[in-house]
Amino acid sequence: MIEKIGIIGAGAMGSSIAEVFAFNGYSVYLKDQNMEYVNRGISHVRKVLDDYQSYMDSMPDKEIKRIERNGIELTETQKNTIKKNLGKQLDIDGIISNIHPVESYKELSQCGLVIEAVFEKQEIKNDLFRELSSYFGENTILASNTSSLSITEMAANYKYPENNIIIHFFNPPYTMPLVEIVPALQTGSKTVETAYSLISGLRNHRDAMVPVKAKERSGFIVNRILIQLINEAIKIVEEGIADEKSVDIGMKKGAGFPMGPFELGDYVGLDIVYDVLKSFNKAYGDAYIPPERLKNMVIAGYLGRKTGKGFYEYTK
Ligand SMILES: NC(=O)c1ccc[n+]([C@@H]2O[C@H](COP(=O)([O-])OP(=O)(O)OC[C@H]3O[C@@H](n4cnc5c(N)ncnc54)[C@H](O)[C@@H]3O)[C@@H](O)[C@H]2O)c1
Repeated sequence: MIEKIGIIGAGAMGSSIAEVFAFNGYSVYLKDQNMEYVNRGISHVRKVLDDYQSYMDSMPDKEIKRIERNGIELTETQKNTIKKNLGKQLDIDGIISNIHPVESYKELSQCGLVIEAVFEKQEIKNDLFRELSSYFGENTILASNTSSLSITEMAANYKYPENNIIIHFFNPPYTMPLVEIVPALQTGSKTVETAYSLISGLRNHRDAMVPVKAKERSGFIVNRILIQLINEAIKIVEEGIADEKSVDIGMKKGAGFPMGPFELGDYVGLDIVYDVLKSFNKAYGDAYIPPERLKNMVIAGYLGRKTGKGFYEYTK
């Protein structure tokens, strides 16, 4: 049974994946290029947990107001019962203490699963897998959180390629329950089943985590569809059929989406949407050609929320 999890890369995804495992009681060993980055990742985990606690602190009052809006007058005892049952206190220090900052790959060799979440560059990941071959034994699964790169190529650089797999979390993992499990050509069935059952046993802040298996093809399941949705939405505006706001309202109110395609594009980052479209264009053909407008927005630095301007404007 896997009890220790290694995470390499303490950026946006690595630190959030560390949070999910620590939240579920695993011992997590977190590594980045230096200790400053690891500590920044752990500070991010604390902020995520503080935000979650604030959200939970607000729950009892919201529930009391909801009941009272329905015309029911609650007694003080009933209100206190609601506060007691809904006002859950997290052991934030306890969760953080499950995360151990590490300086060397050797300290990760004790882990049953190591997930890399370093920069999205094939050569960087290939080099990392090659380097890790001399640290990990045959009992360690080495997974990648890549959204678009070849795990088969990474595995070709690793000593135990049957232990390599993509475990693709969504951003942010503490609220998004889906995890795509994608084997390399070389991946053993034991690795697939271990990854699948490990993820099935996790909870995030909202829900049970849900693994789905997919084959190694650009975008797997979700991103292949979502990116095309954004692409199609831009075309609808370019053709003068509707404006951004109307498209977003349409998809939220008519299709039940939590975010419209333009809101989603701004959230993900338009540079990322553009890069992914270009790679899907290579893999799947003309349907994924990035629109001129998107290209120009990227050149102009209108990248969405992170730059304060994308399809919409944001105050920082
Ligand atoms: N951001 C997303 O929405 C998202 C969603 C799913 C998957 N992913 C994937 O997750 C991975 C990480 O993405 P991110 O958004 O967290 O990136 P990020 O830039 O926020 O973090 C990457 C981290 O990796 C560290 N790093 C780089 N090379 C390293 C090395 N050799 N050893 C140790 N640490 C190293 C960096 O210092 C940085 O802290 C990528 O493969 C990306 O495709 C990202």
